[in-house]
Formats: sequence, C-alpha cells, structure tokens
Amino acid sequence: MSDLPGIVVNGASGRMGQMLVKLVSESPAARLVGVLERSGHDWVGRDIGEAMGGAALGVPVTDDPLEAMSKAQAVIDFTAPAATVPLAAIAAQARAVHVIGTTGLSGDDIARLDAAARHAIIVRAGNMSLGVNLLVQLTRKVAAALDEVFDIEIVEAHHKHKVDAPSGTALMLGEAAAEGRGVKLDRVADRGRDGITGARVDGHIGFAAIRGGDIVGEHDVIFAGPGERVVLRHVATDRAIFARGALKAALWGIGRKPGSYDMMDVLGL
Ligand SMILES: NC(=O)C1=CN([C@@H]2O[C@H](COP(=O)(O)OP(=O)(O)OC[C@H]3O[C@@H](n4cnc5c(N)ncnc54)[C@H](OP(=O)(O)O)[C@@H]3O)[C@@H](O)[C@H]2O)C=CC1
Ligand SMILES: O=C(O)C1=N[C@H](C(=O)O)C[C@H](O)C1
Repeated sequence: MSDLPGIVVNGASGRMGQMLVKLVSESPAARLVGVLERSGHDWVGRDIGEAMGGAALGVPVTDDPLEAMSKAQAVIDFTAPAATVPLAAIAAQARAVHVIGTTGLSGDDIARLDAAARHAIIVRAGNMSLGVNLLVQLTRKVAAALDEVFDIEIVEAHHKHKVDAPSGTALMLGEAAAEGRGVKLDRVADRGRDGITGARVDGHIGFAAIRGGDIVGEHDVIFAGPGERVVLRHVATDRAIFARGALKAALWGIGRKPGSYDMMDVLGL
C-alpha cells in the first residue's frame, strides 16, 4: 500500500469532478482513495474509471462521505452549496483537509464554513488557477493606483450550464478592486442592470455575466477613465488549471492548523 496522501473527490460525475479524478489518479504525488456522488446517482456502486468510460481504477463510487474519507487526508469538492456546506462538518470529523472550489455560496453558507473551520482545515477559492490569483493581486494594485474617475467594470463569460452569477472569480476580483479602493464591495456593487437604471454612480463596481456554449471561463476587469482604459484579462481554455490548483491546495493543507485558507496562502502570493 502506497503511503502517498489519500484524496477523495466529491461530485465525481461533474465536469470538475471527472477532471479531478483523472488528475489525482494519474498524479505521482497523491492517490485516489474515494469518490463521492449524491445518493440515488446511477454511478453509486460502480468503479469510477469505468463509469467515466475508461479502464477500472479500483475505486467504487459511494454516497457515504465517512466511508469515502476513512483512508483520506483530503477531500476536493467542486459541487454545489447544498453539498459543500454539510460536507465541511464531516471532513472535520474525518480530520481531512476540505478543498472547496464550489461557487454561488451565500453569506450564510460562508458563515457556516467559517464556523466549521474552527475545527477543520478549509482551503476555499472561487478560482484555483495561478493566473486568476495573480490577476486578483494585479486588480488590487491597479484599483489602489487609479482614483474614482476610473469606473471599474467586471465582465465574465462562462459555459451555458453554469448556474451562478456573478462567477466566484468575478466576486474575488470585485473584492480585490474594492479593497484596493478601501471600500466594502457590498456597498458599491452594481449587479445586473436593466431598464432605466440612471447614470452610473462614481465609485461603483459593476458586474456583467455572459453565458453560452462551452466557454471555460473568461474575466475582464475594466478600468474606464476619461480618454483611456486599462483592461486586465484572464482566459481559461482548459479546466485542468483549476484541478491542478485544487490538488496543490489539498497537498499544501495536510498537517496545517484548523482554519480558513485560500489560494493566496497556497501559492504564497
Ligand atoms: N474554484 C474554481 O477554480 C472552480 C470552481 N468551479 C465551481 O465548481 C462547481 C462545480 O462545477 P462543475 O463541475 O462545472 O459542475 P457540474 O454541474 O458539472 O458538477 C457538479 C457536481 O456536483 C454534484 N452536486 C450538485 N448538487 C449536489 C447536491 N445538492 N448534493 C450532492 N451533489 C451535488 C453533481 O451531482 P449531480 O450530477 O447528481 O447533480 C455533480 O457531480 C461550481 O460551483 C463551479 O462554479 C468550477 C470550476 C473552477
Ligand atoms: O462554473 C465554472 O465553470 C467556473 N466557475 C468558477 C467561477 O465561478 O468563477 C471558476 C471558473 O471561472 C469556472
């Protein structure tokens, strides 16, 4: 039996779940020890490799989180708030690092995750890619350097199946822009304009979302001033960037003190 860190993937049939199963099962630094799906899913009880249409991986899909985590040091979770929030308490009980990529979490969900982090090691980010986390840092710097004469607008584009808006990444970028300006995002965010909205309010941070086709994820932070514009952009073309970041976070989290961490901590940015 290998002594590589054991990783569980939650939401194994999802777009990110399948990407993670592939990455972890092929990784020289970790081993796949469990895969979770919700009760009633037709993959439960099947070998995950075969369910994904490939060779058997020797790991059956289960709907029992404690069983899945019995041999694990970490669980990677890109699912939905209704699955992620309860899993935090179970991961704490199993003493497993909980890496959370799930977006669309409400303020109440985040409060519950923060409460779980008193006993659990939670690494959570709306985007686990290196490029986006660098873009977050750049956004904070540019927002601090440019005054309110530059209007900040965040435009994001994703595939047609995405259920939440603005994206988790857009919200991270908005938080960074607000921090750079020394304001609270919830006081200045304009989320969704329609009809006679009135002129733009100076100092506000606007959000716009495009949904279509198979767009993996694109984010522009626009600083629009009189006579010039600065545009910071990230374009994701492969979901593997998120999966790689999540596995890095899982390995980084093992042995840390309980608490809430993010990708800035993992990447040392
Ligand atoms: N932080 C980051 O870097 C990234 C975050 N994401 C986020 O990850 C999440 C998943 O994205 P994606 O893989 O595209 O989504 P999918 O819809 O492809 O997959 C979601 C998975 O979660 C499961 N799931 C959904 N709701 C529940 C529930 N209530 N209980 C148990 N399981 C549930 C689904 O199971 P079922 O099929 O049975 O519904 C499915 O396996 C989203 O929130 C997305 O925004 C995505 C990419 C990068
Ligand atoms: O749902 C997605 O696909 C993605 N979600 C994340 C987000 O909400 O920002 C990250 C990435 O953009 C892909």
